[in-house]
Amino acid sequence: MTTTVIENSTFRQNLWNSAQSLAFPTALWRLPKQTEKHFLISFDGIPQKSKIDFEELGSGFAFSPFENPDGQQTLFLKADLHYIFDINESNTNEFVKEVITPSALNPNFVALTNGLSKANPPKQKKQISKQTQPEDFIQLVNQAISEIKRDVFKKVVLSRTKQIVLPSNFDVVSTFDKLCQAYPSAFVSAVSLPHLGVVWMGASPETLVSQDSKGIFRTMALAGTQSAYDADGNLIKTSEALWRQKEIEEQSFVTRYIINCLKKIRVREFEEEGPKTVIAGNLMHLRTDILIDTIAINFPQLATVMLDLLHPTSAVCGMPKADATAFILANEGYDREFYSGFLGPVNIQKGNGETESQIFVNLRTMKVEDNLATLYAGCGITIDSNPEKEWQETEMKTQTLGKILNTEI
Ligand SMILES: C=C(O[C@H]1C=CC=C(C(=O)O)[C@@H]1O)C(=O)O
Repeated sequence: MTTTVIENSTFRQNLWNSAQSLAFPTALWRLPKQTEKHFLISFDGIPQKSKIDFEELGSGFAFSPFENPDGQQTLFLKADLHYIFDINESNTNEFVKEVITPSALNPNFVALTNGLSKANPPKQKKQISKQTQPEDFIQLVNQAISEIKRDVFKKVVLSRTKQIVLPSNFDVVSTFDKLCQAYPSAFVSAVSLPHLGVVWMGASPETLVSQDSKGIFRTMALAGTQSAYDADGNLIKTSEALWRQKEIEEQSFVTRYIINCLKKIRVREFEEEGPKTVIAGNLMHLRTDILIDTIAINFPQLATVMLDLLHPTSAVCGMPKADATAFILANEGYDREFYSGFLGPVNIQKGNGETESQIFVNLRTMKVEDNLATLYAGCGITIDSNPEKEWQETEMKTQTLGKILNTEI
């Protein structure tokens, strides 16, 4: 791994711009509670679709849509270039570690480095097209509650969109940096898919699966939402958070779903911690952590198997899964695309030399197309849901990214 101190902190920005103008798929991410910013470029103009097998795949970045029943729809951005940007101890200069650098003769790399000083490609104008209206969402929630009363399913996660025209000075890399600063505990990402003309950005609070270099597998059940601030705008202490029966039940569905997945593969030895209150940006959730030592149980492929079984969990879909999915697809009225899918680094080396895979649920996310951002937010509907409150909850969720965009929404 070569490390170079960069005098000029615009290098990362120039690299992004150059990859954009050459239409190379690119992923930029920062793991929770870390300072390293990872930068990956793939020279395949259209990322291959591939089932995620952590044992088989090389280094790359997984990006899955919500609808991915057999796992074959996951885009895999192969790491042709992987740099890690970090700050030194005095927090002044960014430095770069070149984890994967293409050969200096590689024509794609030559084009990329030649384009380093190029300006951002000009933005086209896009008009607000379709976003969910409150009355439509409230009607949808009422319809779901009727289905729950008829015993069709017990929980369904319904979602909506909100669109914002971005200011003319909007730029992905500086927005990514702002998200990293505002949400140190989130998985912050920006994924550019030039073949679709979109960049997806987000600050996710939810791990779907991870497996570290010591063989420790982790997943979590995250659900139940309330503002992290009281009526006077003061941050509520997590130890003083009060939860209603509705949220407690809503979150327990997710824990139960994960444990059922483990039962299917006869894994009984797991550590379960929680539920506890956690802060995620402007919100609080209930979270149960599940941890398994894959070496002790001799199950090295656990993360691969569980990714297949878990997605989509009851935190983004519902219970039972098949009935909740059918309701979402028939009634939500728009295509979730990559919202509530999953994303994250696969077999990626960190600055300390260890290789890890960490996959997150694509929440608190937005799709950027030209000057238009589409924000996505969902909420768990149970028999005790109040439709107006659920709408308010989605409003709070869109604020996680909305307030960073520095725009009135
Ligand atoms: C579906 C979302 O959040 C999930 C994760 C945490 C809390 C949730 C809830 O309270 O409904 C959702 O299950 C979203 O942010 O769009």
